[in-house]
Amino acid sequence: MEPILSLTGVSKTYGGGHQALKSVDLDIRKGEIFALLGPNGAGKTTMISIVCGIVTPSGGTITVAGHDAIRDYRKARAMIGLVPQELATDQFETVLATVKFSRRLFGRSGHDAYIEEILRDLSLWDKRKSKIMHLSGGMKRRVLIAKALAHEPDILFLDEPTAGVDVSLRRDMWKLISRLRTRGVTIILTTHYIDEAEEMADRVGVIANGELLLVDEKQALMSKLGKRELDILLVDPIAAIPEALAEWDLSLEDEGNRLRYTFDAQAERTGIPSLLRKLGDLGIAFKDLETSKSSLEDIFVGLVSQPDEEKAA
Ligand SMILES: Nc1ncnc2c1ncn2[C@@H]1O[C@H](COP(=O)(O)OP(=O)(O)OP(=O)(O)O)[C@@H](O)[C@H]1O
Repeated sequence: MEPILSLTGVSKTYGGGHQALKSVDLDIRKGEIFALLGPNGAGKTTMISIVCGIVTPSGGTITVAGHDAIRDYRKARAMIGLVPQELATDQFETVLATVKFSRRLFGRSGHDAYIEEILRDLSLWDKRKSKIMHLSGGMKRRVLIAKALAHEPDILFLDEPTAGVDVSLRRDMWKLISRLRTRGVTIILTTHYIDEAEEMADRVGVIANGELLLVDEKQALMSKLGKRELDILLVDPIAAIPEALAEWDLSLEDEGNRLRYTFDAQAERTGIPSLLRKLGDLGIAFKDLETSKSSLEDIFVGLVSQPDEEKAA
């Protein structure tokens, strides 16, 4: 199936010379929930802003349902709803007026029943006549979501949807996202939180320092995340893994000085005690044990550490 959104070789170098995106290739499937996971400054907002035509890319192409996002900007943009991180709403307008205005911006005529539905979904209906300036921070965020949905977009971008959001809004938001998905809306959200991606997404992309490091099905990612490694440091090196240890997933490292056992951390039994007993039976002595994280966790740990240039700043 043709992707609903496709990025090919998309890069961005800001005026100051900072390369925020380095040749990103990404295809988003129609109807999926895609979580873009990465630390502060990874390039998530830059990527969303490029797709939405707010930031001009330095290179690459973006197509939205076949429309080139730059040449055919209006058609491409009309398919997208964006819930930004920052509040940028006319403070003096009422909730209802601002949401209706957002719909008209995309050339859509009034559809009061639809506007009422999204305002009710977001628990904003009772506040429809309130001026934005009189709303709490949480309510203002709900208005941003209503505005993004006002023109019935096919793709919804949520930039850090749950940052600084209370539990009830988070719950409403997840419910709304599930409902939108059943209607076939494609949802792309950015987040810092692995567990948020785990809860909602069909697929996850990991971005750091402007590079898309991996894209995978959530299930596959989570099972990889669940893997742990135990390194057994031997007193004397061995030439090969003994037959008697075949039932454990072992590899021999460091010129036979290290036995590496890979196991599922979520399993009820890790098999570690029986492995260590078996080593004793075989007369294989060890001097130390080290647990290490799976490669994906290493990626996440690497992600959380700031790029060098930011450290220096
Ligand atoms: N207008 C700009 N001019 C110069 N540099 C910018 C500009 N906007 C963003 N950057 C830089 O580009 C990098 C990527 O920023 P971006 O906002 O895309 O990251 P992010 O992953 O969305 O982070 P956050 O979660 O903090 O929003 C950062 O180093 C940022 O400082």
